[in-house]
Amino acid sequence: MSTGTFVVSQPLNYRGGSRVEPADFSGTEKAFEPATGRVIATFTCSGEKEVNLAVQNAKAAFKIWSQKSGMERCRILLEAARIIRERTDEIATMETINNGKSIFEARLDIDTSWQCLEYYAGLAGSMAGEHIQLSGGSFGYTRREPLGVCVGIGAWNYPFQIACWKSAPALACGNAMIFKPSPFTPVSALLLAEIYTEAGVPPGLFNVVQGGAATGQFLCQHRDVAKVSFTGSVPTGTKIMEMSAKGIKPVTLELGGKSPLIIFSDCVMENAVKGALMANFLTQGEVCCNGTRVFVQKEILDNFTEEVVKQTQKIKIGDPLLEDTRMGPLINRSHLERVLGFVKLAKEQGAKVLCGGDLYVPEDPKLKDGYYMRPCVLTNCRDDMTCVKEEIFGPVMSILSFDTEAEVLERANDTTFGLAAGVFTRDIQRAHRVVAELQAGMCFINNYNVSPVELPFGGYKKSGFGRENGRVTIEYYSQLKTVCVEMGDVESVF
Ligand SMILES: NC(=O)c1ccc[n+]([C@@H]2O[C@H](COP(=O)([O-])OP(=O)(O)OC[C@H]3O[C@@H](n4cnc5c(N)ncnc54)[C@H](O)[C@@H]3O)[C@@H](O)[C@H]2O)c1
Ligand SMILES: O=CCc1c[nH]cn1
Repeated sequence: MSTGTFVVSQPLNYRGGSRVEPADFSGTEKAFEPATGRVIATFTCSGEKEVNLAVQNAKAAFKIWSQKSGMERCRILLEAARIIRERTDEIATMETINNGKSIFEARLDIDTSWQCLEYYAGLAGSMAGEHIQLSGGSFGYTRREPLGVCVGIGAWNYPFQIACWKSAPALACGNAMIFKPSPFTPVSALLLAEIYTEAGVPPGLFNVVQGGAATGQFLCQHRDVAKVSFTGSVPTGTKIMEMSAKGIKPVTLELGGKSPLIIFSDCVMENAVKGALMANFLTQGEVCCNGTRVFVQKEILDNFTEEVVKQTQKIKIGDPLLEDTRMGPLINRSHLERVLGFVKLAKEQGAKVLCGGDLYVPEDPKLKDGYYMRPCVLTNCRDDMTCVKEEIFGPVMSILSFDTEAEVLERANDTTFGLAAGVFTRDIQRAHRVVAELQAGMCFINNYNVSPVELPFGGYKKSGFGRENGRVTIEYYSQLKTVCVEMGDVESVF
């Protein structure tokens, strides 16, 4: 498959084990290929009737799936992981076409996707409760039980990976899931649905409905939905929480961030520079946990900045399906304009653009209508500037200087977000002391934006709550039943 050729020809909803056209609709959406600006799909958004049908199918599948042993679920999830791994190139290509990220990165996303299924397959067989001895031979025990029909709502930056990070723990715990991708990236979740079916899940266990806010609301408000796991912005997360509160539904909220990356003067400079690029320019900077506030200790500010700019200017921008491309187009025209608007405002507020921050037009004529920009490094930044306070969600790094550890900690924590943070230093005591003080759910020492599935991921403060990945996520997709067993006679107080 090459850039500029793909069009969607099949239905984009998945229900009861196959692709279907929705039973009703609440508007239409277009999905684009960001590399060329071409429309690759025009699809109808699911209405209330389609959402009801998806829930009915999921409920029927839940009855079968929740009765299976952990080992039975494990085998099916392992088979799904195997198929994803075998089809990595095909899925990554689809992701690149619809999202714009480089094929090199998309393959890494697919790796962390099948690894996630493998990880929760492994846990499925070992899920168990406790046995607690009570007096007189009586005892109690706990059972870890699934919740029922769970809803996953995804953002557009990691479409396939987000669907896996939500569905793998949900299914491992015995739940069914209805997943709604972002309308910007409707395509790859269907591949996951087909793979689960091929691997042997009951029809209806994993369904896909398409649409935007209206479809999302039908899902969140449905009385038979037991849980909502959401990845997206803080304003939408607030609405999801409000809707879920009305139904007393548990929610997982994976929201935005404005994370600090702290570079001390005793760092290994080469690693710190690489870390800063990893923290800012993966997926065109459209990454929730990006360390976009780069605090650099004064002594090394000039050297560090010079090297970061040099490396940033070397990033190869262009056709995301080419093997040597490392930065593709942003998700769509309006987002590109929004990101460029942040750069313009930064300049007006006194920041200095050291590189990039402008449109990029690749030489290949078929890419001329794509949404490309050059990655940007800003200096002369102050903590009160918009580029330092707000999530830009694009390839824009803001460099700030600092003197002392106490000062940088206070400034790093001075934000309503709390998703991630990073520190580069050779001083191991300082590294641990600093991360202990950072108000962030995901902290990196001497690296940034690596995401092993074994580690829990999620935010503090307005970046959300609940976790994805890691053993703890089992708790967010299950509920605990306590059984109290009397071995003697009832001693009534009456
Ligand atoms: N913490 C994380 O793990 C994580 C990961 C990826 C992205 N994000 C965040 O996501 C944001 C970018 O993604 P986005 O632009 O797709 O976010 P968004 O909030 O606009 O949309 C996210 C999803 O919510 C749906 N939605 C919108 N309004 C809704 C409503 N009223 N009810 C139900 N669903 C609704 C959208 O259709 C989409 O599927 C950034 O802020 C980024 O930081 C967070
Ligand atoms: O965008 C934020 C990090 C992430 C990647 N996949 C899911 N969340």
